[in-house]
Amino acid sequence: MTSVTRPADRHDKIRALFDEYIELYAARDDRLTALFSEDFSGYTGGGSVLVKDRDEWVKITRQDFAEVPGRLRIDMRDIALQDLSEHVVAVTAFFHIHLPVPEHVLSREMARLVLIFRLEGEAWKIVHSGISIPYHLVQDGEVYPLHELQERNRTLEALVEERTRALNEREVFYRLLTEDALDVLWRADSELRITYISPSDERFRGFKAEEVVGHHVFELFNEEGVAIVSEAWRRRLEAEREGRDLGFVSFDAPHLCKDGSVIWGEVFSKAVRDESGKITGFHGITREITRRKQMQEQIQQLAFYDTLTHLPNRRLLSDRLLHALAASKRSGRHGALMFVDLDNFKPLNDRYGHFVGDLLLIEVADRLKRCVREMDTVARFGGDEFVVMLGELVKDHEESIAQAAAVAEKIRLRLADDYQLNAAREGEVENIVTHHCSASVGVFVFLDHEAGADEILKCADIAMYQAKAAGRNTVRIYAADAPPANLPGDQAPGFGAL
Ligand SMILES: Nc1nc2c(ncn2[C@@H]2O[C@H](COP(=O)(O)OP(=O)(O)OP(=O)(O)O)[C@@H](O)[C@H]2O)c(=O)[nH]1
Repeated sequence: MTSVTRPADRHDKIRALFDEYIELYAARDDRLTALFSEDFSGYTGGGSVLVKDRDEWVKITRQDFAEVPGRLRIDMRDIALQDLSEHVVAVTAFFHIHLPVPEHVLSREMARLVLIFRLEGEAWKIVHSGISIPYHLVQDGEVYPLHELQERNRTLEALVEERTRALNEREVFYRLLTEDALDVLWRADSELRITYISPSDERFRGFKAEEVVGHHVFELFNEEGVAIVSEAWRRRLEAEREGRDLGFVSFDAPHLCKDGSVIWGEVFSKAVRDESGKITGFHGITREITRRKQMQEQIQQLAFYDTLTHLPNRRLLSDRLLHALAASKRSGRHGALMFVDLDNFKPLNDRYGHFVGDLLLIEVADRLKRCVREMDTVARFGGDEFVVMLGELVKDHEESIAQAAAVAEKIRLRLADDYQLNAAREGEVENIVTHHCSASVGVFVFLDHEAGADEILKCADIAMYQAKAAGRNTVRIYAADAPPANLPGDQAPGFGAL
């Protein structure tokens, strides 16, 4: 018995059948053939040959499935249903067919499929199929343009092989970069949690990547390093607020190793942003610079410190004096500069040799440092001459002089204590010599002195010569009305061209 349905119900049913047909076709499922009527005709896609026999059509379908095994993807673009009568419905669909072969010609062509369904008894069967694809490349007997596809496949396979080789080479290069190179590549999320770190970190700090990923960036550094990174982070936030993109930010920071040691790394870091410009994370490179850092420190040490006593040298003193003058100008407080020259130092050298003289100079440097505050400067000016600079005294001139005089007196007394020096050469038994020596101290108290650093030094030196003239082991404060210094031109102290 035939049942006639309303057009809407009919269309729903046909649409479902059509979808089932497409699904079975895409899945290369042979059950598809059950949908064809015994009274079937159809045009194959490859040509304009009308097939009038169901069995022949099933054969062609199987040939198609055998030629292109594997699921297809049908990319449906448009579909329309049309009632030809209550029992006959035509479905016209437009779509792209994607074969399971990369870059095939079909995927670029629009296929048109017309299926005509007819109600046969209780079931809707496909009575006609007309597929239309511009199959100009199809060769004899083919359902699909497979020769063309095979040709294309060979070219693609060659291309894939070539690209795979290039990729492998790049992978080796990448491994070299990340594993063999000393540089450490890393990525972190916007909360500064590490999301990737290259294996070279194991060589750098001794940690395996899995021990680091998921941890906060701060855990890479020691306390000093955390402070440096925090400062870089603060600068980054400030720039973000002002709408500036800092690009690559670089800083040197001490990193913590697995064995507890500390090494220095130079970090280059850049923000990663989404399309809206929002920071989604960071990536960067860290390079070990411990050796470079040590050399910089050595150079710094050689340039600014005396090699024997490790006190600041004349150059660093000059710098500190300029700072002290600027500070005095800001605060209105006085500073003091003392010239300390050992008395009768030469005989020690003459009697026991320079080596013992050196020991005395080292001991003098140590005693001087212990006479002043951390913020003050003790420098070796040259030979047996030292300079002590006191900063941040008081605003009152007289009181500042009194303070400086008290420190100078302490220095004089401390340097006059006996020295126990080991005169034994290397390999010899201990030979302690007791030596007594003293120092002459000249003091000048300054307040943002208009005359500048050289003048201050000269005044302190004049006072020191007055102390020598007064019989040595003496402190003299420079007085503005002091008689002109008896210093030959080439003896006048100063920083010269430093
Ligand atoms: N051991 C040692 N001696 C040095 C060094 N630099 C300079 N001297 C010596 O220090 C002495 C300084 O000379 P003076 O200041 O004239 O000697 P002084 O005996 O202290 O004389 P007054 O200052 O007049 O009391 C010289 O003998 C220099 O050779 C050094 O680095 N090591």
